[in-house]
Amino acid sequence: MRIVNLGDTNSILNKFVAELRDVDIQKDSLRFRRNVERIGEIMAYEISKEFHYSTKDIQSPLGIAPMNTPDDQIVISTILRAGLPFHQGFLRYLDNAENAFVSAYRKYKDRLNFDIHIEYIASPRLTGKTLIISDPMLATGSSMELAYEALLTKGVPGHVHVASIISSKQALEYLQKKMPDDKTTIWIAALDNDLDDHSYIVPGLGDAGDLAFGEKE
Ligand SMILES: O=P(O)(O)OC[C@H]1O[C@H](OP(=O)(O)OP(=O)(O)O)[C@H](O)[C@@H]1O
Ligand SMILES: O=c1cc[nH]c(=O)[nH]1
Ligand SMILES: [Mg+2]
Repeated sequence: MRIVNLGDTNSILNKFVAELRDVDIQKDSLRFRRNVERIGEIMAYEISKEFHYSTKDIQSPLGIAPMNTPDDQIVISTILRAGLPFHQGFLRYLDNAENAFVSAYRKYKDRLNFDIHIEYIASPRLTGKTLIISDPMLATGSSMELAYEALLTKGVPGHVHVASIISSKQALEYLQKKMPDDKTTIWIAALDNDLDDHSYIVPGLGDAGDLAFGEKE
């Protein structure tokens, strides 16, 4: 399985991730959502380099230009709710993509222990298509694993791109065991070493869903 950490290369992406993490700047929820979107836009561009291209003759007003454009049938999927602005960023660049949505939430048994529950899925048929599963945070990796399994009920994609902003080392190790080696690429913008007692990424950024949309009951 290929893992690409776009944060390893110095670019403006790192400033957007730094602003998501910054305890003062992240309080501005409009800026938080917009930074998540912008990272989705950058990742869409980077992932597009892996698509399959063929040359088409494009008629301009003055002549014919041979242009290499992608042929993949792309499906962008995301995990509610923190994934919504990330998804929007991908959709801004991948104009004709189909879309899928999965819900996943942590149901706490007590203060520290929880199960992940999937209750909602809306997806087109995925057989043979290029599937992007976007979620800004990979902490334990369980939400991604279960969302991926739920999406597989809609067909087996040709290739899966898992796109995340901050991943823990634990999540990457976990997903490498759970997803097909030869048909999965994981794209991240930052890799963090630790999880705390509540399985939050450290240093991470806190709760991405709450920062984007407000606290829930
Ligand atoms: O890798 P995991 O341990 O499964 O944790 C990561 C999940 O946590 C966040 O969602 P959250 O459960 O906070 O839901 P929300 O988006 O509604 O806030 C995030 O968007 C992932 O879906
Ligand atoms: O660090 C984490 C873990 C789960 N969900 C988040 O939003 N952040
Ligand atoms: Mg959350």
